[in-house]
Order: sequence, then C-alpha cells, then structure tokens
Amino acid sequence: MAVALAPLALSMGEPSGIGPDLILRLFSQRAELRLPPFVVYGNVPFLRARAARLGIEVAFGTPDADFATTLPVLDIDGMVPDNPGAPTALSGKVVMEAIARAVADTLRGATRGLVTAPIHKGVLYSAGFKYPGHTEYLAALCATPGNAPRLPVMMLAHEELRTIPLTIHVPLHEVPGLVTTDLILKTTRIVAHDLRNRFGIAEPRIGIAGLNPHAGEGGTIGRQEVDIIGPAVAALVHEGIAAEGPFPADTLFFPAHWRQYDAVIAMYHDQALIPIKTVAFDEAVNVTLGLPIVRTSPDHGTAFDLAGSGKGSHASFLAAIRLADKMTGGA
Ligand SMILES: NC(=O)c1ccc[n+]([C@@H]2O[C@H](COP(=O)([O-])OP(=O)(O)OC[C@H]3O[C@@H](n4cnc5c(N)ncnc54)[C@H](O)[C@@H]3O)[C@@H](O)[C@H]2O)c1
Ligand SMILES: N[C@H](C(=O)O)[C@H](O)COP(=O)(O)O
Repeated sequence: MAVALAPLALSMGEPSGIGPDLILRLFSQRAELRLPPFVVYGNVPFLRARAARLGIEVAFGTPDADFATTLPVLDIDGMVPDNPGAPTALSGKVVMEAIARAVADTLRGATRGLVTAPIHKGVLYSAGFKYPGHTEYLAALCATPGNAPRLPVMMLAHEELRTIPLTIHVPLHEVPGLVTTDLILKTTRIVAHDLRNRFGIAEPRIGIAGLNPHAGEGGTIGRQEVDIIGPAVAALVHEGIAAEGPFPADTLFFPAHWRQYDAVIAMYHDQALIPIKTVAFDEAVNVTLGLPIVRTSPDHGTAFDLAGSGKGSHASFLAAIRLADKMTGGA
C-alpha cells in the first residue's frame, strides 16, 4: 500500500499582499486543480478576515485537519491586520516566524517541501528583518547543527527556460566586485548538482553570461570576461561540467539560444530576471537551489495594487505548488 506523502508547507507571506488571496483561492479550487495537501503557516484570524473580504468560504483547522474539507493552518499568534495594500511592520514578526516554523517542519520531515508566498522586504526591514530576501533568510534558517551553512542559489524556472542570477539582492554598484571566479565555480556546481538530482537532467548544459556589454568585446569594454568569467568556465569544463560562455547577455536570452541550455547563469538580479519575467511571468517559478529542503515561490511579489481585490493571476503560485510537489515525490 502506498505510503501517504507528508503535506507541503505554505508560508502566508506579507498579509497586505496578494499571497494570502491566492492561497485561499487555490485552496477553494483544490479539487478541480487536484492540489496536493498543504499546511498554511500563518494567522487564522487574519486569514478568516481575508477570506470573508474575498467572499471565499473556508473552514480553518489545525495542521492535521482533513484537507478535503478544511484548510490546515499552523496558527501563529500575533497582530495581523487585514489591510490589503497597506503594509504594517506590526505583522512582520508573524511573517518571519511563519517562514521559520515552516522551514523547521520541512527540515524534520513533517512537511515535504516549502512554498513561500511573497514577502515585502522593505516592510520586513522595518520589523527587524536582517536578510536581503527570502533566499538568504532560508539559507540561514537551514544552517542547523545537522546542516552546514549553504550558498543559496536563486533560480527562476519555466518548463524549458531556467535562469540564475549569480548575485542576488545587492546594489548594482557592488556587482562587479562580487563577480569572482570562486563564486562562479561554487554557484555553477550547485546548479549542475541540483539539475541532475532535483530535476533529473543527467548531463546539464549551462550557459554563462558576460557582465559587460557584448561580453566585454575582447576585453575592450571591461575585463571580467577575460580575467574572471572565462577562466571559471574553463575550470568548470575541466572538472566535467558542460559550461559554455561567457556570452553577451543580450543575445544569450534569445529563446532559440537560451533553449540550448538547461540553465543560464547571469551576473546579477535583473540581467537574469527580466528575460524570464518577460517571456513567462505567469508560469515561471522561483526555486532555491543548494538548500537541504525544496523551496519554491511564485515569481511575482506582493502586488499591493491587487491585494484584497480578488483580481490577479494564481498561475505562478499554482506552478510553484506543482513544482514543489513534483520535486518532493508527488505527481
Ligand atoms: N517571492 C517573493 O517573496 C517575492 C518575489 C518578487 C518580489 N517580492 C517583493 O514584492 C514587493 C513588490 O515587488 P514588485 O512591485 O517589484 O513586484 P510585484 O510582482 O509585486 O508587482 C509588479 C507588477 O506585477 C503585477 N503582478 C504581481 N503579481 C501578479 C499576479 N499574481 N497577477 C497579476 N499581476 C501581478 C503587479 O500588479 C504589479 O503591477 C517587493 O518588496 C519585492 O521585494 C517578493
Ligand atoms: N528576486 C526575486 C524576484 O524578483 O522574483 C524575489 O525577490 C524573490 O526573492 P526571495 O524569494 O529571495 O524573496
């Protein structure tokens, strides 16, 4: 007899954002969408108020509640006003604790993977959040006595297009100093490992972008490609990783070229994320590689302009749930 899989964990995210709306909507459509069971890590009084605002009828229960009839919630006590589009630092501690509890339960196997609803970094900073974003926070939470600190790698994934920013939530002026051969080697090794082991790609092909226009034009528009990125690619090839580059980023993301690779590593956040959000905003999923747990997230943020309205697409959030399900032994 098949052993029932543990549920997924969904962290509620920023309560004034669209995340809770999409969780409630997806739960209400769980049967027709054939969703795997999940437990929401959040605040029941707030979720109840948002469901009422949206006109969604939901019964709330404890984490072991029957998903067929009831939304299982790991209730975290705290001040969480239902003010869509109007964030307050008051709820920051609940938002941060929800993520921490979900990570802890996933690390111990009580839940089999984590899907995070969007947080608002600026709001959390004012509540004492010390990390640049989810990705960095999750890596810190996963660094437990049994799990050594990891380099978290952000990947935005669509069916056949995947992209990774080498540097993540840092000011643009800091990027050139952070582009090092060592970081490229470490990041690419994690990407190759997880493409093989979490995505089932036996021989992953990885394209690597240059930093400068036209990939430095032979060193005449910057030297990173000649002195840093090119030697990193050569070292990766020498150790058996099918890496190619550095390529000019403006033509690397030409779909026909991009599809030649199982993933493309770009040098900074927007160099990686603009192309995938341009071609696949509704389907792309944010996946964190290099962690001891599976974590996905929709590719969008809190959408304050849509929160509480019942509008907005749940496609990326649904894709994030399906990918986490697939990566942890589900359908
Ligand atoms: N996974 C995450 O936690 C995550 C991801 C991205 C951004 N963020 C955070 O979200 C906050 C707002 O970021 P932003 O304004 O750059 O991006 P955003 O994605 O919140 O909004 C950008 C635009 O896309 C639209 N949009 C977003 N989600 C949509 C949906 N589901 N359906 C239809 N339209 C949608 C919004 O209405 C807005 O016009 C920032 O604090 C950012 O750091 C968090
Ligand atoms: N950089 C991501 C994006 O723009 O989609 C987003 O901020 C998510 O990153 P975190 O999951 O680390 O918050």
